[in-house]
Parts: sequence; structure tokens; C-alpha cells
Amino acid sequence: MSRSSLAMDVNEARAGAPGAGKSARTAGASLDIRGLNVGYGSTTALHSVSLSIGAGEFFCLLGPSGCGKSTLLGAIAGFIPVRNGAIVLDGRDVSSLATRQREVGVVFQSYALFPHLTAAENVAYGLKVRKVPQGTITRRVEELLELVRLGGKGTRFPRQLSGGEQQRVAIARALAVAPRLLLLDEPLSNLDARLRDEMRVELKRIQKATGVTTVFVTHDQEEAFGLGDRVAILNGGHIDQVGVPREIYKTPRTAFVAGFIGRSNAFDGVLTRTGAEADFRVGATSVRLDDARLAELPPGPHRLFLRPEELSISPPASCPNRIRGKVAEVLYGGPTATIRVSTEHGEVEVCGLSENADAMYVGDCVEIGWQADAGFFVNATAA
Ligand SMILES: Nc1ncnc2c1ncn2[C@@H]1O[C@H](COP(=O)(O)OP(=O)(O)OP(=O)(O)O)[C@@H](O)[C@H]1O
Repeated sequence: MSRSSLAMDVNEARAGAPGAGKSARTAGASLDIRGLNVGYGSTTALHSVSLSIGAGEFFCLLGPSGCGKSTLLGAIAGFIPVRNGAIVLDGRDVSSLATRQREVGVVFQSYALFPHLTAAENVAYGLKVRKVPQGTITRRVEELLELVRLGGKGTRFPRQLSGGEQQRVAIARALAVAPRLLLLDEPLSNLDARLRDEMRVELKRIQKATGVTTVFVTHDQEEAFGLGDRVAILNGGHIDQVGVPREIYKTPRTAFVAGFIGRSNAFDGVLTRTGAEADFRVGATSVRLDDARLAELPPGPHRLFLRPEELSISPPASCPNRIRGKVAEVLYGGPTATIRVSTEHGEVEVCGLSENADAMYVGDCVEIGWQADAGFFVNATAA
């Protein structure tokens, strides 16, 4: 189905929705969240959260349990009142509007389908409530069921559909009223690993086809990185970092993000400067760093984080950084293997191709190396 035919249908579907007409030209709205404070009684769940999400963007909110992801989504949807701040959709402050007037579609972890309605009737529900003409409803439901690859299954009841199919009905139902914003709260976490992978691909396809701005909540880093054009990391009701997945992985801005995203080895060292000379030492080991990075670091203590895949065992002679250790554990993981090595700086995790670990055994003496541009430092003031 082409994007233009969907967009045309979107306009028709939206004709029955409040505020129809003038805002129906593009499928997705831009979203600005400004200084949002949200709480429950004496608990403050969101502290002055600000975010800008572009029209048509697939944006992920990622963070551990209790960091405020669902609260933020609920506030955007209009389910949870805000104490301060503004939620602005395409330049219009919607903070005090009811959910229905915000033109948002919501999909939850539990599909929340009406069990006594068929898949098609579930998808049609919002359109019926909005008194959209029956002909438009029939056409739109058919198109949406095709979009989520459920063509021909419209007459089935939810109990006659698999978990993945039910979730696709829930997505089609949320899209039926042509929302400007699609909000998804851990929608894949009830599915098994294989189905979850398939649904990720489907979701991305559906989002690109409709162009609807999407905010997706998850605690699963792989999911957020796989789906999100950009990702925000929430920590205790604050946003620690917003960026494209690669930027967040390669250059975490806070110690929390460094610890939460991926795995890393931490080396505590001290930088000293004597005239133009700078020396970063971890214990007695002098660590070679890129000149540009060295220039940015003030004298004093710093923690160098190195990803397991940035380290190699038996590095080439040209490798500027190397430490010795003893293999403590070899963990086979299919294409890659993780080797834990005991060193004078503590246990270090190295990840590489498993074929390189085939002849490695616990107790072997090894050398670990890394390049001068490997790893990252966390800004002390942001940590
Ligand atoms: N109805 C409520 N009443 C009181 N406190 C609440 C309520 N809902 C959430 N909270 C608190 O607000 C904070 C944020 O909760 P929220 O559900 O938004 O986190 P989350 O990141 O979505 O967590 P999870 O991943 O476990 O769903 C938590 O401290 C939580 O205990």
C-alpha cells in the first residue's frame, strides 16, 4: 500500500475526528515537551522533562523499571495530569485537553482488545464512536488489516488470533482514527523472542508507511536501538541523554547511561600535566590516549570505559595499550565469545569472534590490548 493512498484515507478517517480538516495534510505531528513535572501524591515521577520530537520520527523512551517511562507516555496521552510544563503538538499546547482531542493512538503491553468484537470490529470501534460513514469505515478497516498483514482474518475474534496477531489488531485499532501521534507502551514484551523480532520489523514498516510520529516505551536496549531514529534515556524521572543509538552507545554522557547501556570495563585513573606533557595512569600503567581526547581532559581522576569488543587478546605489536592477565572464564555465545580475564586492574571482559577463543582455556596467560582512540570518558559534572 502506498503512503499516498494511506494519507488520503487518513484524511477521510480524520474527518469524523475533532479538529479535522486543517491539520490533515501530514500524517505525523511534531511533539514538544517543555519542563514537564508529573507526580502521584507526594511522589514526583517526572522532574522538569523537556524533549523535542520531529514529525514522522520513531522515538524510543528507554530506562529501567520505575524511571518514569509510562508516566511520560500517560501524560502525553492525557491519562495522567501534569503539574507544570507543557505538551505541544504541532505548536498547539494540548496539556489541558482530553485524550480524545489530542489525536493520539495508544497501544499497551496487554493488547486490551474487546474480546466480544471481531478483529475488524475492534479496528472499526474508534471510527464508529466518531460517527464516520460506514463506507469509509469498511474501506479503512480493510486497508488497515492489510497494512498489518491480517487481511482475511477480520472476522476472527481475539481468542482465535495469536499474540502477535492480536498486537497487530491493537496497532491497527490505534491507527484507525488517523492519530497524529502513536504511543506504544512496551507493546512487544508479551511476545516470545522470535515473534518480538518479527514484530519489530513489522512495526518499523508500518510506521514508515503511515509516517505517524511514534513514541515507543521500552526497557529493552536492543529494542530501542533497533527501532528508534533517536532514543531518550530516562533515569529517576530525569532525561539523562537523547541521541541516535550509535551516539548513545559510543559516547554516553553520564555514568548512569554508561552503566545502563551495553557492557563496559571501567578503569579508574589519574591525569597529570607537566607543561605540555599529559600522562593518564591507571595504577602504574600509563595509558596512551588520542592527543585530541587528552587535550580535553582536565588534570585529576577520570574513569575510562572500554567496551568488551574494543579489547583484543594477543594484540598486534603496533597496539599502544596492553596489559597482562589470566583467563578466568570463556563464555561461548555462538558467533562471538566473551572471555573474562583477571588482571592487576580487576576482571576485564573481552568480546570477540568465537573462532578466536576456540583454543583459549581457563588459566592461560594472555595479553589484552586496545587502541588510543578506544573507549570513552564520562563528563565528571554529568556523572
Ligand atoms: N499510580 C501511581 N501512584 C503512585 N506512584 C506511582 C503510580 N504510578 C507510578 N508511580 C511511581 O512513579 C514512578 C514512575 O513510574 P512509571 O510506571 O512511570 O515507571 P516505568 O519506567 O514505566 O516503570 P516500568 O518499566 O516498571 O513500567 C515510580 O516511582 C512509580 O512507583
